[in-house]
Amino acid sequence: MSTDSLFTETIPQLSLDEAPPQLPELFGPEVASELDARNISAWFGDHKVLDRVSLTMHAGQVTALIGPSGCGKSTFLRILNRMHEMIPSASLAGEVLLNGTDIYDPGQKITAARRNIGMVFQKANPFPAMSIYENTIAGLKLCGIRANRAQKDFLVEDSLRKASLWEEVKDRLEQPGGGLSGGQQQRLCIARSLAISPQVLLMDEPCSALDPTSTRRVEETIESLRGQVTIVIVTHNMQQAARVSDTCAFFLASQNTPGVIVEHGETHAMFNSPQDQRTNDYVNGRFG
Ligand SMILES: Nc1ncnc2c1ncn2[C@@H]1O[C@H](COP(=O)(O)OP(=O)(O)OP(=O)(O)O)[C@@H](O)[C@H]1O
Repeated sequence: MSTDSLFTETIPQLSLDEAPPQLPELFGPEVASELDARNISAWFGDHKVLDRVSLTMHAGQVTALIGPSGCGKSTFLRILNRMHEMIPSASLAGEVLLNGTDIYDPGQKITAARRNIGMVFQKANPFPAMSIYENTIAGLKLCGIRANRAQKDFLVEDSLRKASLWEEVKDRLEQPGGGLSGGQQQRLCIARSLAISPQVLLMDEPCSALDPTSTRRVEETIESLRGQVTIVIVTHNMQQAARVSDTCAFFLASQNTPGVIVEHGETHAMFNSPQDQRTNDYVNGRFG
């Protein structure tokens, strides 16, 4: 069975002669969803890198994952949309509930998890030779969603606006995505993720390769998505975590032990009155 046909079973097809759309026509009403990770353990071969990590990421909120290098933040993030299992030596235990349904349930398709839970990476990865327009809607084809030109036009503008990129590119949509600056490319990747209307957006250090101005634009985009999409962001930048997130989870892997969440909670409290001394030390830059 092709990837396309896997998607077409669950996503309504639109005929090409329908009127220009509102987004609900293409995807159903936009709803942010709760993501609930329960007792997640992860391994690469025999190496256990996460030990029974549980975390609820509330609908429409921004959750920041913080902690020193190597404590398993990116692994945890990849488990949230079934990318971990792409790595040959990787395995995991536990559940990830998207609005109450385990994305790892045998009846659930991996392609549905990827569509509902989008991901933006550390390094922007647009298709370099593909136009800005085609880059933005590249996910439609992968998801088996057919749309006419008017529908695509609507989606391109809507997604680029949400990613705070529309004003900068509206007059050059046919130019290659690879010709944009690094910060613009990252916002193009955010637009591409948003174009298939995910319920959750995972962001793995999305600003680590960006200058301060581009970083601010991405943070503004995150701010504007609050309430519409559930966002989970890995960041090493404590100021960024404090600025953009509602809740925070502090991961730590003590020497030769798998990563755990030491403390999690409302961001303001995590930064101003942490319960654990290790959290206090980390958020104040005393290690990591
Ligand atoms: N593909 C892989 N194969 C084997 N081991 C891996 C792989 N990816 C990560 N690991 C190991 O898993 C552990 C957790 O790595 P992970 O990248 O999740 O941590 P992290 O907290 O995101 O680190 P960083 O902040 O540096 O990105 C580390 O010990 C790492 O070496």
